[in-house]
Amino acid sequence: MSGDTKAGLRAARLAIRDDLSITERAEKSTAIQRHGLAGLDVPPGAIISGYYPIRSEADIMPLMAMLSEKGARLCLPAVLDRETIVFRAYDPAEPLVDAGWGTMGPRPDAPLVDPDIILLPLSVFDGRGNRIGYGAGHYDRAIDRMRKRGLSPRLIGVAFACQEVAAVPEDPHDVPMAAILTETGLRILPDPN
Ligand SMILES: Nc1nc2c(c(=O)[nH]1)N(C=O)[C@@H](CNc1ccc(C(=O)N[C@@H](CCC(=O)O)C(=O)O)cc1)CN2
Ligand SMILES: Nc1ncnc2c1ncn2[C@@H]1O[C@H](COP(=O)(O)OP(=O)(O)OP(=O)(O)O)[C@@H](O)[C@H]1O
Repeated sequence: MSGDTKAGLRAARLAIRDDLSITERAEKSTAIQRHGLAGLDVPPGAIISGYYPIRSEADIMPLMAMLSEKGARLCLPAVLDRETIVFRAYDPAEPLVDAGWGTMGPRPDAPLVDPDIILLPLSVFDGRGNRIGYGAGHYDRAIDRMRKRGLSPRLIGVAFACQEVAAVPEDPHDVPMAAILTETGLRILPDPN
């Protein structure tokens, strides 16, 4: 059934997310910020990647600013080409520039960093920590490159609860998430290993 493929699930859940009203999205984003601030364990100096919201994504920019005030170092992804994103150090006091594919990020001369924690924008997720993004494989590849260098960033998905499905089809390249942050709370997932 095409509805159960990654592409079918992505289209269906993005349509549901797009249908949230501006007010609903703002209220849910505020709840996500609250749960994130209360629940995320951020060691001093840890580097956290967030994202500048596009389309109908949850807005976590205020959460990032609050985490920065608590001592986190921030970064944002930038699209280099069809296959590659990198993470640029982000100072909330600095203006953002075009970072590709409709996103905003730090200036190209900002230092490249390896995040300890990645807040991942999701299209679809399941209760086992499997995820679907926009289908470009940008995060999949960036995470894979880090793991090949011996790094294992903590992956925390960010989504609205209406984006959850019973099961996301698993591909060999998929790395499961450690937790999922929605307006209903921060759900820590069991380690699959
Ligand atoms: N806010 C945000 N920033 C992000 C991502 C994201 O999902 N959300 N990324 C996640 O990887 C990376 C950028 N990759 C992206 C991949 C696809 C699309 C997108 O909107 N795709 C359209 C088609 C785009 C086109 O061809 O014009 C689509 O899916 O319909 C956006 C960003 C890094 N930054
Ligand atoms: N580690 C990897 N190395 C090379 N190609 C990859 C890797 N991970 C994913 N891809 C490719 O990227 C494409 C998109 O993968 P997938 O459908 O899992 O996207 P997604 O989870 O929506 O993407 P994203 O990681 O950007 O959120 C696929 O063609 C897949 O083969």
